[in-house]
Amino acid sequence: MSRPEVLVHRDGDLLAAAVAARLITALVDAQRVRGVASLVLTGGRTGTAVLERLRGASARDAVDWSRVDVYWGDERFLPAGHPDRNETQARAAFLDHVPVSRVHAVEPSDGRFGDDPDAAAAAYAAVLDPMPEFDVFLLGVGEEGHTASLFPSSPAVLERERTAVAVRDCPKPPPTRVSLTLPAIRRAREVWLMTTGEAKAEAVAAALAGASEVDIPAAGATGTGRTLWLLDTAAAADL
Ligand SMILES: O=C(O)[C@H](O)[C@@H](O)[C@H](O)[C@H](O)COP(=O)(O)O
Repeated sequence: MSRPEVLVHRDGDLLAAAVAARLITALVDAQRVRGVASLVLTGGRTGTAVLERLRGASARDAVDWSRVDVYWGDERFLPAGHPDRNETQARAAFLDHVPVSRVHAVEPSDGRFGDDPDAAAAAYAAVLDPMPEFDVFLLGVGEEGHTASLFPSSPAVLERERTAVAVRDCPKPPPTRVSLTLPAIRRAREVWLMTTGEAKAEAVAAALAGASEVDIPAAGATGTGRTLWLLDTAAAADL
């Protein structure tokens, strides 16, 4: 488990551009060593902004996108193509603009398992068995400290066996999701937590001050090799 490192950028736009640049380098390095790379995407505004900047990055195609395995740290359990699905937003922002061929999406609520998030979660856990050693696991952070779809004091944040679970009654809409769990997140070589804005400052400070992962799930998101908190000035205000 790696100790968190903190990087602060002036504002959200610069953060998104800097994370996109960092991601290109990380994936190029991974492909140099292993021939392939594995990347876990996040939903939310910050994660999507990074993908939009990645799409326009001049060095984008230094990465062989046909040899990148793409996963999601969580997914909103909605019909295929629904505008609120993380996959839909990631495809519009980036994936549909590059020659990715190894995209591992969570089943939609009108997919093979119908409206059964537990079955979709079990199927995603099977995709993750054997668990890839994710090169970069991107995560956002909620105002109350959630990450992926792991919310404070929820059964999902307490999960220690399964790698993917269904989450219901989420405080952040939509209410039903599939989320990777902390044991899955902690298998990543690098975990990058990215967030902006003063509304996140309290949760960021609590997580970095050693809060319990039950109270601040983002505090439990650590990589085996590196844990990076990538913030704008506002989100870092309480550090
Ligand atoms: O599906 C989701 O909603 C995300 O996975 C969620 O964990 C998000 O990353 C955080 O809520 C931060 O969202 P913002 O970046 O929009 O603040």
